[in-house]
Amino acid sequence: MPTASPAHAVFFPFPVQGHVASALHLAKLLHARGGVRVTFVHSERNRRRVIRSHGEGALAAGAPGFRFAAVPDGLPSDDDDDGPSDPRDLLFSIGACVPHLKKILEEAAASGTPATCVVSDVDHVLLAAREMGLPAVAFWTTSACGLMASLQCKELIDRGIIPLKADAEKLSNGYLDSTVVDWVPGMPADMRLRDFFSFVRTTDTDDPVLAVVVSTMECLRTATSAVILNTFDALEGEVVAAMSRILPPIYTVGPLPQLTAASHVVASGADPPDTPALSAASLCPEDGGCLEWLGRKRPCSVLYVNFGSIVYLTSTQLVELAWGLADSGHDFLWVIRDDQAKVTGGDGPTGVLPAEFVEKTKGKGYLTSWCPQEAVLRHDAIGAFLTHCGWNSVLEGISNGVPMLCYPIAADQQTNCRYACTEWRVGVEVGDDIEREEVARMVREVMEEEIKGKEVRQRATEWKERAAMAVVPSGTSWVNLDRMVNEVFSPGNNM
Ligand SMILES: O=c1ccn([C@@H]2O[C@H](COP(=O)(O)OP(=O)(O)O[C@H]3O[C@H](CO)[C@@H](O)[C@H](O)[C@H]3O)[C@@H](O)[C@H]2O)c(=O)[nH]1
Repeated sequence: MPTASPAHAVFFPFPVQGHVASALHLAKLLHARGGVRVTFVHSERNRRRVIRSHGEGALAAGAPGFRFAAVPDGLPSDDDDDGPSDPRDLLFSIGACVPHLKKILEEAAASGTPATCVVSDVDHVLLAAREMGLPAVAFWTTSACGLMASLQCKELIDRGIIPLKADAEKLSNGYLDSTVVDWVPGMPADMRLRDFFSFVRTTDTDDPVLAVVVSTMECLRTATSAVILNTFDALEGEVVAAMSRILPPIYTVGPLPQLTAASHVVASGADPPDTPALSAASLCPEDGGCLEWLGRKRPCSVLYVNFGSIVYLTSTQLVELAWGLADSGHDFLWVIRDDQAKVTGGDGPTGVLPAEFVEKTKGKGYLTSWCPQEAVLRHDAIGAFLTHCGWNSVLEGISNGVPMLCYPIAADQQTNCRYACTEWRVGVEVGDDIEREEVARMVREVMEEEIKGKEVRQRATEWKERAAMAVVPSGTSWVNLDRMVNEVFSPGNNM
C-alpha cells in the first residue's frame, strides 16, 4: 500500500553489542545520507547500559528525525550490573519485547509519522512487522558466509548430519573435521562441518537454538523484503551472488564504520563529529587510557587481545593465554570484560589472572575491561589482533589491515575463522586448545615479520585497500547504499 509519508525506519536489533553497534551505524547512514527518519529501539536492559556508560544525553534526540526508544524485555534488572546475559536468555526474552514494539509502531502511525518499514535481525520482530502490513527488512549482522552457513541448517538436518547422532566422539573435532559439506553454492567444496556455526555441535533432536535458526532462516527467505549485510563485494561477492538466488534482494553496504565516515567526509568535507546522541554504539564505558598507552609504543609492536561482548573463556584458558602472552615477549593490550572476570571468580581484569603474571608483565601489558576497539585497531602501534572472530571484529581487523590470530568459540565465529585463515589469508588459527607454548609460538609467528607474519600482514594490507575502495563514491558499498535507499527506503516504496 503506497504511502505519501516520509520514509521512517524503525530499528530493533538483537540486543547484544555486536548487533546493536552495527545496526546503529546503518541507522546513522540511512538518516544522514538517505534522509530517512529513524526510530532506534533498544531493549530496556540495553537502554540502562547505554545510560550508565554514556549518560542520559546519549539517548536524547541528537538530530532532527532521529530518536531512540526502549521496550521492556522482561529481564531482571540489576542496578549495578547489566553485563552480558546468556545469549539464549536474550533470544528467548525477545517475545516480551514484541507487543511493546507493536505499540511503538501504532503510536508512530497515530502521531502522523507512520513507520514505513521495520529493520531487524529478530524473526519475531520481522514477522510482527509483516502482520502489521509493513515491509520487514533484515539487517543481518554476521558475514555473508556466516549467513550462508546458517541457511544450510535445514539441509544438514534433512541429510541426517545434524543433530549429531552419537556420543561424545561425534562431537569431537576429529569428526567435525572429517565431515565435508561440499554442496553449498558459493562456498569452497572442502568446507568441513567444523567450519559451520557452533549450533551444529549438538546431539539434541529438540535443540531449541537449532529450531530458532531454522525458523529464522525460513523467515528471511519468505517474509522479508530485503536483506542488508555489513560486508563488501570484493570480500564475499561469490557467496552473496549464490545467496541472491535463495533470498530477497541483498544489499552489501560494509564496512559500515568506514562507509559512515566516508559519507560524512563527502557531505561536509570534514571528519565526522559523532554527536553524543548518535555515538552511543558501545554498551559499555570505554577506557580511553589504552590509546595513550599505545601512543608510547612502537609501530606494529603490540598484540591486541579481545574476545568480543558475549563469549567466555574458562579460568584455565585465561591463565594459559596469560602465560603464552608473557612468554611471547611481545607487548599486549588485553581486554577482559568485567562479566568474564566475574564468572571466572575474579574482580576486574587483573583480579582474574595470577599475581605473578601481572607483576612480570608490568609495562609490557595493558589490561582493561572494555576499550574503543575501532580506534585501537586504527592505531599504528597494533601489530596483530587475537580475536574470537565475531564478524564485527574480523571486519574491523580487515578494514584496518591488522593480521589476526583466530580463536573462534561459538555461533558464526568458526565460519569467519575459516574464511579469514584459508580464503582471505589474513589470519592464523590458534589450535583447538589454548596452551601457553602454542600461544607464545603463534604470537611470535604473526608479530614477527620474517616468519608467517609477513604473508598475513601483506594480505591484510591488500584487504584494507579493497575495503577502502568499497566505500568511495564509486565503490560497491557506496553504490549499493544509494540503490538500497531508492529501492527499499524511499517514501511510498513499500516493497
Ligand atoms: O572492548 C571492546 C570489545 C568490543 N568492542 C566492539 O564490540 C563489537 C563486538 O562485535 P563482534 O566482534 O561481532 O563480537 P560479539 O560481540 O561476540 O558479536 C556477536 O555478534 C556478531 C555479529 O552477529 C557475531 O558475528 C558474533 O559471533 C557474536 O558473538 C565490535 O564492534 C567491537 O569493536 C568494543 O568496542 N570494545
